[in-house]
Amino acid sequence: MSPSAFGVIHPRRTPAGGDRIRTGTRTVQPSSSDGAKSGGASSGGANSDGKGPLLAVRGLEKTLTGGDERVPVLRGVDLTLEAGHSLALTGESGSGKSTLLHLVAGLDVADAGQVRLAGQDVGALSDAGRARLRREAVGLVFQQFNLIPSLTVAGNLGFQARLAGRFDADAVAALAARLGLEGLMNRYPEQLSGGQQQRVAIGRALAARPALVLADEPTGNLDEATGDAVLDLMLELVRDAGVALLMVTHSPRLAARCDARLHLRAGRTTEAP
Ligand SMILES: Nc1ncnc2c1ncn2[C@@H]1O[C@H](COP(=O)(O)OP(=O)(O)OP(=O)(O)O)[C@@H](O)[C@H]1O
Repeated sequence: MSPSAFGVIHPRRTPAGGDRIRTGTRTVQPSSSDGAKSGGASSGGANSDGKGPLLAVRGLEKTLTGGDERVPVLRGVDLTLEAGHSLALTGESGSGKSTLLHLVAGLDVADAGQVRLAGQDVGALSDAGRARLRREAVGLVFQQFNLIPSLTVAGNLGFQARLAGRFDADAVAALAARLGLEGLMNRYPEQLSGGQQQRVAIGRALAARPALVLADEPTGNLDEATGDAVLDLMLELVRDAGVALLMVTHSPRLAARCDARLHLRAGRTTEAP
């Protein structure tokens, strides 16, 4: 996964501006094609229009093509995630976990079915609309950290929040303290350990106060002890902030730390084994 996931560095994905409306404790920008409605709450499972879950995926299908090959990856995926809850997604390598995360984040669009996030039909949005929703409502954490090498820890921590128009220096400082990064604010990513880099990535996602964090194997590049410590921190911060989490992991042990678990098999979600 490249930094393009943030919808800001990739040349094909330029975030668009737009007026903001308040939705509970968060701010979501309406889209021209599928506007978010004001009101609603961030707790109790309501999405931004106060009806239904924060995230609802229904009958999602996606076939990927590489050369002449067509790979039907998702064949009818359903899942629901309430605001403030955590859901682990497990599955064999190649089962389509990352593909599903990409569709939820609006980095790609499905062939059939629907992703409804924060009151918006992600697949019905324009590229700019999806970038805007991602910027406003979604925090992304990946296995490869994906920090911006030319920015210090402080710069990386505030990056997403600035894009979302929610930068708050005090909040970033408080997050940095909780993540144990206070003494590292002027360092660059290459001067950090893997565990430190992932703590910065988590802080960057949360500083923007998203409604949903999507984490793809967030501890996959860390040794077990470091990974456990980083996951503890992420779960603690996500819960404290009332943010929903959808986390892809190979590990049933790590999946057990989430409120609920689903398993991807043969292109469909099933109960975790
Ligand atoms: N661009 C592409 N073209 C064709 N097939 C692809 C493409 N990208 C991924 N695939 C295939 O789609 C399937 C799902 O890939 P995906 O990365 O979503 O799986 P995953 O469950 O996240 O795997 P892993 O756990 O190994 O990261 C795999 O069989 C993969 O080979």
